Amino acid sequence: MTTQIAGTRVAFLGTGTMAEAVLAGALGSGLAPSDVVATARRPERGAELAERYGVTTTADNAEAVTGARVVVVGVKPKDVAAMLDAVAGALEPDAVVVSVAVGLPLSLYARHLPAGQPVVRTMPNTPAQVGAGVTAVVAGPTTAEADVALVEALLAGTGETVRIAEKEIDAFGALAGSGPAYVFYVVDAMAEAGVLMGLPRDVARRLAVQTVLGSGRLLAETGEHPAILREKVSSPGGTTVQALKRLDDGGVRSAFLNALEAARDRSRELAAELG
Ligand SMILES: NC(=O)C1=CN([C@@H]2O[C@H](COP(=O)(O)OP(=O)(O)OC[C@H]3O[C@@H](n4cnc5c(N)ncnc54)[C@H](OP(=O)(O)O)[C@@H]3O)[C@@H](O)[C@H]2O)C=CC1
Ligand SMILES: O=C(O)[C@@H]1CCC=N1
Repeated sequence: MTTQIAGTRVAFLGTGTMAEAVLAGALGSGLAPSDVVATARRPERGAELAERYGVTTTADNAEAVTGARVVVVGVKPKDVAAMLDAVAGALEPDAVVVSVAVGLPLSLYARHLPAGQPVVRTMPNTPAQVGAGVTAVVAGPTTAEADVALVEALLAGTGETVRIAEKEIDAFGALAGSGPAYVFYVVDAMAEAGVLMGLPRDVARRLAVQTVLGSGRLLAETGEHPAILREKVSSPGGTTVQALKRLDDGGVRSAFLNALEAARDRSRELAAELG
């Protein structure tokens, strides 16, 4: 039987960019706003979330977890340990704690939570907000399969989920967690090039966005290797190979490899600093 999220009480602790994206995706797949408590430390942020999603908001994290079956910890990595300490005594024994934090290992959660508290470590990305995310899911060592399935049900409306081993999550975060930022960077650069060539700014941006959207769909829907699709755009002696040569001259491919390794290494550093 497929696990459903409807009817499950969910608390989001620290509802910033990522937690809001997960919240929005989950509401899209049947989570009822009346079953959600989202915390914010600034009253204006709480009011914004209540207005936008119809969820209950509070600044009191311990109050928020009372009665919650799933607890998503959405604060920055440096603030996670203090957040866990603040709510540990108020958690229901069966509450599944969901990590979205980059770097932090499951062992940190085990140290700051009551013995046996179920934990699922995830690595989402911001396209979750529009149901087009991809999230890594790592089960805690003592977390029951039914609890992992419940977290996957929470994430179902945010896009795809992929179960991985914890040792793979730094690379997953470098590619998919941070990935949207690389794509936005490329879109911004392509739009800027359009402006350089005299296109109106809004037109240039629309062209860049639609080109990335269409290319992503073409990749996903055909299942073709990106190199094959690239070749299909690049006519011999044509225009595209000229542009691609300039990207190669600029070391763009190598820069991508270095960039993702740097993100992975920073994730490992955070684990060493905070874990
Ligand atoms: N952004 C992304 O693309 C991704 C982020 N992540 C992970 O998600 C987590 C959050 O990152 P992100 O969403 O970018 O960060 P944000 O700063 O946007 O979100 C953190 C939120 O927590 C709030 N907060 C901090 N302390 C408390 C507290 N004591 N009580 C209630 N609320 C509190 C902050 O409030 P205030 O607004 O007042 O600062 C803020 O709204 C990180 O661990 C990050 O590693 C993972 C994958 C992708
Ligand atoms: O930059 C960060 O630290 C977070 C983690 C993955 C995406 N954003």
